[in-house]
Amino acid sequence: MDQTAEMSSEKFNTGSDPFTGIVLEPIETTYFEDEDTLSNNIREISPVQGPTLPILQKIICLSTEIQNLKRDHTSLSDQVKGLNTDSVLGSDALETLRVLGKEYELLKKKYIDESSERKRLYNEVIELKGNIRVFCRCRPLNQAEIANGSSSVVEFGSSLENELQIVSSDSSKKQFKYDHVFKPEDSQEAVFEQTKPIVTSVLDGYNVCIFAYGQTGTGKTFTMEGPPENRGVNYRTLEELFCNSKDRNGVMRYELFVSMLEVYNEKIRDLLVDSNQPSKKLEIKQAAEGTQEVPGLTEARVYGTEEVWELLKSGGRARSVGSTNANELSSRSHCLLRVTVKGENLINGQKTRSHLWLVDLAGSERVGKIEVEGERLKESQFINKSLSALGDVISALATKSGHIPYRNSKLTHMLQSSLGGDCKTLMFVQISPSSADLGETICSLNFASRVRGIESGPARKQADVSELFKYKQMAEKLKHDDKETKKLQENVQSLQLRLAAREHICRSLQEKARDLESQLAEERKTRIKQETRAFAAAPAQYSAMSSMKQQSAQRTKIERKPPLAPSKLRMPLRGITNFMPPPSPLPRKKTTTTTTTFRTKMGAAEGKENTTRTAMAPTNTRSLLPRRASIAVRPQPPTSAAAATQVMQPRRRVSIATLRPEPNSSHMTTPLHPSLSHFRNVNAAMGGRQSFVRDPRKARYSNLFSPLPDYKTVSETTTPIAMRSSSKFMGSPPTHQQPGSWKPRHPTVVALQRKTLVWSPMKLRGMKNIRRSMLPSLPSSSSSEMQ
Ligand SMILES: Nc1ncnc2c1ncn2[C@@H]1O[C@H](COP(=O)(O)OP(=O)(O)OP(=O)(O)O)[C@@H](O)[C@H]1O
Repeated sequence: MDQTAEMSSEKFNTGSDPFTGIVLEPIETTYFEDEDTLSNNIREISPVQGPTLPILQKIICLSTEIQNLKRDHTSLSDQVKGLNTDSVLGSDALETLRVLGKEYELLKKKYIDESSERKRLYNEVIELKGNIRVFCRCRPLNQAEIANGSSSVVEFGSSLENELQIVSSDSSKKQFKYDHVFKPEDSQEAVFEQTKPIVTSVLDGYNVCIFAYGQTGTGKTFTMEGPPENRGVNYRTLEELFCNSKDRNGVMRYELFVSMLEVYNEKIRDLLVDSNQPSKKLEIKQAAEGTQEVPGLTEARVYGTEEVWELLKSGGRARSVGSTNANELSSRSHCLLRVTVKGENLINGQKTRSHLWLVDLAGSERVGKIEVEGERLKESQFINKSLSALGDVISALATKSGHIPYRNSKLTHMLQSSLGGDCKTLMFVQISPSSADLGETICSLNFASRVRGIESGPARKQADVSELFKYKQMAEKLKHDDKETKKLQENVQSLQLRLAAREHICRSLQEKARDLESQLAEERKTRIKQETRAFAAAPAQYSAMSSMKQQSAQRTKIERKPPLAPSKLRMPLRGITNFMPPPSPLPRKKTTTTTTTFRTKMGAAEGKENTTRTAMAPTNTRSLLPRRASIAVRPQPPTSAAAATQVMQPRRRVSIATLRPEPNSSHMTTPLHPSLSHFRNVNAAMGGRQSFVRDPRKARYSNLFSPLPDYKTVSETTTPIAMRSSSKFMGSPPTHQQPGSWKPRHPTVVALQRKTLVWSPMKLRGMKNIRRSMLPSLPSSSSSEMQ
């Protein structure tokens, strides 16, 4: 037995197995922690103790199983050991995982930084109260001053960062408080650290202006430009802008442009233009959006800090400097560096265009103090004038004056949109610690205090003006469209009203028409009855026909149509009807003279079957051509004496009625005007359809549209209208007149006659507005000739 194996024993209960009947003797069973040992021991003791118990057999089986499992485990463990992470994921996936992990860490850090920065800025904005901040920077005493034994008159509070005291010659102290006070030992980094939050606002779309003000030699250029080994705000600002714009790459896209100019003796000079080129005259113009622009000013796109540095250096070299007794290289102009930032939000598409002005002003020295003359004196006068204008603007802003005199100098005019109002302004007031400059220092500090007292409104983001313009245009178009829509709607409404009114009229007209139709129907009925009676009396009337023929022949000699009887005396012409009278009971008799059948006006629709002839007036074969005719038949004259007094006058517009002659009444015969007989002859001569009597107008038209053998002859003499001789031209010359002997009386006719007219249907149509009475009618003889 293995000595190392730990053993534990337990006594089994004695008794017989209920299933097998084997008597179980109390034995001591040993449990081994090591299954191998256990099974071996069991096998070893089994033969000694006789037949193996079932429980032991089970244990043996389980032990074997455990051994097998152990073997499997061992082999699997070996396999697992052989596997490494590379074989599962692949190197690319692992690399990606590593990169993502790093990015995650970076983003987490950025997020935390941004959150804290935003909180700080938020607090700062609240503090700012109008976005004008004033920093005071005091330079150290220079070698000359130390040599002169000048002492420092500036005391700084040990605990407070924003206060300083000026010790006057009488040991009195004057305290000044600004947003931050930089001591002589403060580095450029420290200065920029405080400046950075304002500078970066330009990336958020705010206009920013930072300017350095102070006496000559107090370190304005040092603060703004700085020496190459100790760069100032300008360079650091652009560096920061590039850095920030890169950080915001995924959200914003920025474009940076740099311009550099100086205002020297109230003239603007482009400092980035090549010195070999002639200098352009630059002027400040107000753009449509109200911003100040300098057309023609160089605007260089910059992509990196090195590029910026080169630009700044070249611009600085071009700057006007001169030597004064206060500064060896004194700036004799205001130097302005303008950074234009165009931003586009890649998420919402919002565009911004903002300016950052970094201004190094010329020294605010007193002319007497620096002892200048000549050109320097002139420069100083200009400098002082513009600085005084700046002071006025600041004062006006501080007192919230209605008028801010921005245009009093080029400097203030240029900075108009970046001074006060809705932009962020930072002023560095530069002072000298020297007791020799005490007066100037106090002046500068007072000016700075005034600037700090300005309470401007909240800063406002500057949207890209081109975008604004686009939106404005869209808004205007929308307004215009709205107006048009309103107009159209009004038009539609008025049209609807008119339509409704017309519909109403239409309905009432329809009702009237219905009434008239019913009246007409009534009248027709009555007339049919009358006509039936008239036809019944026809045989008696037939005998009168022969006498009527004679009368008709006599009437042809009548030159003038008898005037119409007074309307009261005239028999009313009955309504037009398509009623066909029944055929005459009398045998049809050939005749060549009767004129009682008229081709009616209504019968203009030739070829239709509604042709009619009066039963009383048989016509020649031509007149029997199928015609549509409307007949108006005079009723039987009343037999009463009163009725007999009525004078039956022939109708002028005979074309629309077939008149039935009254027996024994000369009035009832249709008077045939000589001109009508002329038409008949003409028509016959033309080979046209022959009819007895036609409506003169209709005859005229049929002449117009019939072939004219003597067309040219006609056109040379006069118009066809002039040939008419209808009843309307009762004043026409008589037939016996010689052609050409007739003289028109009307002046218009005279004029028309003088003019040689070319005959054409078109012309005729064009002349339709000319009153026919104004046109001469030719004598029938001439007409016949022409025909
Ligand atoms: N904070 C400072 N630390 C060290 N040196 C300084 C500091 N400020 C100014 N100087 C030094 O003072 C001198 C004058 O500075 P700077 O030319 O910048 O004055 P300025 O105000 O621009 O004068 P000007 O108005 O005549 O142009 C320079 O030599 C500059 O190096």
